[in-house]
Amino acid sequence: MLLLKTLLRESNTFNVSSRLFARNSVFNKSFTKLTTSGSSCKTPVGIRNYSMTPLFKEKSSQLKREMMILGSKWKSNSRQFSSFKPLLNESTSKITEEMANSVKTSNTVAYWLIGTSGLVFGIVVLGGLTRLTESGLSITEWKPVTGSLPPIGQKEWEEEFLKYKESPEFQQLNSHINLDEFKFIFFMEWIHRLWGRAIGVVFIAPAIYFAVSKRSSPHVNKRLLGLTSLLGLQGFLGWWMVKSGLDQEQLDARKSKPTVSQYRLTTHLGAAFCLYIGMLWTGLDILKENKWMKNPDQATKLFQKLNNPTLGPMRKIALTLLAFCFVTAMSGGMVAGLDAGMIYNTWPKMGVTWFPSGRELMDPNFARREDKKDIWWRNLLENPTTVQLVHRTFATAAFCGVFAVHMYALKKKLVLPRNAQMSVHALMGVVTLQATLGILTILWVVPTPLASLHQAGSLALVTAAVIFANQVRKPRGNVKTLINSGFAQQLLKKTTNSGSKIMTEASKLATK
Ligand code: HEM
Repeated sequence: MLLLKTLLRESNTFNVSSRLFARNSVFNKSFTKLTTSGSSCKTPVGIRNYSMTPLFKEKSSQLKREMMILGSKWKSNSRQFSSFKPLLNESTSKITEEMANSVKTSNTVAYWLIGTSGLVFGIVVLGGLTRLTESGLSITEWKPVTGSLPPIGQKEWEEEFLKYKESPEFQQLNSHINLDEFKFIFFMEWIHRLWGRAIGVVFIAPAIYFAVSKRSSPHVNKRLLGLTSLLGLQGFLGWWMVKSGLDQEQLDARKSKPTVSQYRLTTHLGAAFCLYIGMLWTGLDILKENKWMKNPDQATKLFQKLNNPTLGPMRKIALTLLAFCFVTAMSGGMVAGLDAGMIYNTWPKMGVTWFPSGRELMDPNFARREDKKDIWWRNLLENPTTVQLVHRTFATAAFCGVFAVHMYALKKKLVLPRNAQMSVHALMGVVTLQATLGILTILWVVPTPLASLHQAGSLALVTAAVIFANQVRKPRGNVKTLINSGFAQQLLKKTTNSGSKIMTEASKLATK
């Protein structure tokens, strides 16, 4: 409607046409008035009696008069209307096309983005496996290009092993391993790095192609640029993390055995989650918007549903849930980074009590400042006992949060779009599975397959939360306008058709 009005204003015809619309609604109003007062008489006899009343006679002759005036005015207006209609048609389709070009992105881009997010899912799980098999510190250099090839031949392998022998990990933890065992941990890390490079190629080359060939809209291009930067940063973060486990000075400062810093591990994990969420969200957005544009009728109905004020809080809740799942996953990263799953292998209690003692949770030994002012945050982020309790707390809150939202969604079933209902059920299922996996990981003292499944579960949970938040979101302003413009042409037709109908009705009534 908005678009149509703009178009009409543009072709200097707004006055004529808006009057046409206004008259149409005057006609509709008076007709409804007459019929609704008549419809209060439910039986045929009642209707006949009603039609005999002076009120009906007065109303119907008033309507006839209105219709005659309307009919004659319509006649002259419709002549003017038909003269500008081709112009209007032309500018409608031109503007619609221009707008479509600036908004629409090909479905191929969406499939590619979702596919690449699958590769990110895979690399996160592989990264977890690399950490769990303690393979992450086996490659002691960062060679983004030349490192793509593994050592070839005995000599090169020996050289590589020699470099590893100089690392703190070999000297303090792995001095017993032989070349074959080294080859295993090397390949774990090498595949992880190669997968990262592959994601870079699979993402960046098509992104450039889609942007240049205008298969992606400027809006999507901005996101692709953001994701490309995040991908580059991710590679750097990977090396920055590994460095913290290779550098003896840093290990001394942390008073740690040769492992990577939990802060850096969580930053690397967090960036991977952001990349995954960004790719998935953008892909889902494109598919959703294209579906709407293909079927504007259905889209308009959905927009009406999404405009329901009851869904306002649901939108905020969905985003909060997503943020909460993310934070819970990051607290899990801290547990993994500190190997904090190796202690307190009981659930729901931690040991024989519900909570460890205050002294253990806020151990002054973790404070590094003289005045011990950093005792709080150091314990929250560096004390394995406290870090595990934090993860348990976040996980419990995330589970309860999803449960509450699930209940709320069931209550608001009638206003919630069907797809969103399905995704909130999925969210409930995944969070239950994820909490169960977490509990089993604790109880069975972090066996590699279970810990890896638990990590994959956290991505599955984030996926369900992204889908849910994406489905309750309102459409972007210009997408909405574009979809409405799909009606512009139909509206033009309808205007002419309803004009002729009014004329016929008016002349029929006038001759009666
Ligand atoms: C319900 C939401 C939960 C989410 C989203 C979540 C997420 C995560 C993530 C992302 C990791 C890091 C995995 C890695 O980098 O290898 C992790 C680790 C861990 N989580 Fe959870 N978790 C949840 C619930 C739980 C629960 C209920 C428990 C047990 C009480 C638990 C226990 C653990 C343990 C022990 C680890 C360390 C495993 C390792 O060392 O690899 N988690 N969690």
